[in-house]
Amino acid sequence: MLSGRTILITGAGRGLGRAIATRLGEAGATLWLADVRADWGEAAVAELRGDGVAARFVPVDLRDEASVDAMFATVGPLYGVVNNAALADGVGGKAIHELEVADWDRVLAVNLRGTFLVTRGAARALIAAGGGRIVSIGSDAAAYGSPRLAHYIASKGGVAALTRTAARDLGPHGITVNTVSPGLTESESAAFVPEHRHELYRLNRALTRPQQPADLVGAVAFLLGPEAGYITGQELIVDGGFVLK
Ligand SMILES: NC(=O)C1=CN([C@@H]2O[C@H](COP(=O)(O)OP(=O)(O)OC[C@H]3O[C@@H](n4cnc5c(N)ncnc54)[C@H](O)[C@@H]3O)[C@@H](O)[C@H]2O)C=CC1
Ligand SMILES: Cc1ncc2c(c1O)C(=O)OC2
Repeated sequence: MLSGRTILITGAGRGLGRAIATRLGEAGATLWLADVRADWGEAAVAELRGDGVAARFVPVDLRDEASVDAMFATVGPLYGVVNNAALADGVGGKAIHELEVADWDRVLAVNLRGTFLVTRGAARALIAAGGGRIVSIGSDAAAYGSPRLAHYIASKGGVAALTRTAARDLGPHGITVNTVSPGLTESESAAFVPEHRHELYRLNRALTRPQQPADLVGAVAFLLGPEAGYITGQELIVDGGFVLK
């Protein structure tokens, strides 16, 4: 379904990005796994290559404009980019009246500014290629308005809004831009989420089993695939029916 397509995934060293890489590799895509953690990224690439996937690692720090631009220079022509990297662990715990500007800046620098930098680089690469796809990973927490996560939620609401304006800017160039927003998932970063938030999801999902990384990947593959070429500017929530809208 994606053979001959080169797709870059940020934050692909572990968690949801790693699961997305597995799914896109199964679909035959050629992959670039980008991460600030070279150890995680290289290990993921080694596993994928062991399964016969054409995968390579490229280092990037989304907080650094020059690093993002260098990443795009390294990888060359692309068909798709998945904006997955974000600070998702250790971000909770403070209500807005307790939040420090340093907390806000640390999270926004990666999750929103970094997503802008990667989306801008992706746009330049995909315009040069004559078209392509961008998928950004949001969070259902933005629509729900989860407490004690103001900076994280503002960043993810910003990602969904950035998707809408980028879709309009890039539509004339044959590029679609969409957001896929997972719910609380049993990935490595979930260990940092307080038990009461897991309980909230357990009790309020339409589907009653906990979300796994593999539950997200089909939606991402679909939006990158041949049947989604007329879908753009949208947010698709994949959370087992916790947020319904
Ligand atoms: N796990 C969950 O329950 C949920 C996750 N999400 C979103 O899904 C995405 C993936 O989340 P997880 O896999 O849980 O996160 P994670 O923390 O397990 O993985 C994130 C990856 O991004 C990388 N990264 C962090 N800062 C970076 C930087 N400055 N430059 C480059 N790479 C950087 C990390 O090294 C890591 O490999 C994020 O956008 C997150 O906000 C959304 C809803 C729920
Ligand atoms: C820390 C934290 N708590 C709850 C949630 C998330 C999160 O990152 C998320 O992305 O969706 C729900």
